[in-house]
Amino acid sequence: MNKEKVLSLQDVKMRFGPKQVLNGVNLEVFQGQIIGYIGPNGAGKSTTVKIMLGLIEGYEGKIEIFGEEIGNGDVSYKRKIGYVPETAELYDNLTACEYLTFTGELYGLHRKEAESKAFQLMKEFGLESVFYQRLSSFSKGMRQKVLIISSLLHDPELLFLDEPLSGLDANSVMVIKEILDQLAARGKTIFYSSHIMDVVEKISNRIILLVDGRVVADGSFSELQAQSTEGTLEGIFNQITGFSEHKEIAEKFVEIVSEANAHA
Ligand SMILES: Nc1ncnc2c1ncn2[C@@H]1O[C@H](COP(=O)(O)OP(=O)(O)OP(=O)(O)O)[C@@H](O)[C@H]1O
Repeated sequence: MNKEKVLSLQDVKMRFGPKQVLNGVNLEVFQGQIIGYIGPNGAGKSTTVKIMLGLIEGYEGKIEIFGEEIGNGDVSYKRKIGYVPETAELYDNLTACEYLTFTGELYGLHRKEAESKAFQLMKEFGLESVFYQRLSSFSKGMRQKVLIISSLLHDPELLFLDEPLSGLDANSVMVIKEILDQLAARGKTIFYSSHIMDVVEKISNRIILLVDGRVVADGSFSELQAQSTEGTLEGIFNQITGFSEHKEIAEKFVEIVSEANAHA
């Protein structure tokens, strides 16, 4: 079966002032793929995602989403996208009901439809009793669940998630992993960034490693394993990024911490 090309990036470059952050990113993503987008801090992952979401302008290269070039003025593609940012400003004064109904309406749902769907989804996460409570009273994990619900209310075709499991307990992680699997099985495409390598290893059917604004590895976990002498994704990540000084850095760090104490 020919799967539809959902995303295409050709030689995408981005510079912030003097700093070249993306150095020519090339990617093609197909319907139903679960992409784990990984890389060292500062590699350019969030920048790539924000460019695709239309949140950052001024890039070079060509980006197509659902076959249409973004930046052509037509933003209707955004209605088919869901996004869970790494850190979100939730409107603390709003209740979960108000927040979710508001975001649902932004994505084109009718008010009643958004409210009813939001309540049902909150219930599945065991949060129905706090549906009418202010978000300021929510724990980190509860907020994360609200964000996940808000990204899915309009049943998007393409979902971008930044650290989707941040703050979630082990049981909730199992539920979210299963939800992502089932969405992909229904033809939704998922593109997520995470630093939790064992989760990326398990959830993704394709892993893309970005280093210094370039894709340096791209394949399934077993394909990456075959190209490496390491058995885990953490090991492969360390090997490809050429990082082996964790002990030395830790030793120096702890020494400095202890020195400061000695002078106290
Ligand atoms: N608005 C901005 N202005 C200037 N520099 C920026 C801006 N946004 C990002 N950068 C720089 O671009 C580089 C890549 O940042 P980005 O957030 O894309 O990295 P990342 O791979 O998502 O990192 P992390 O894993 O730490 O979240 C960093 O050096 C960052 O300082």
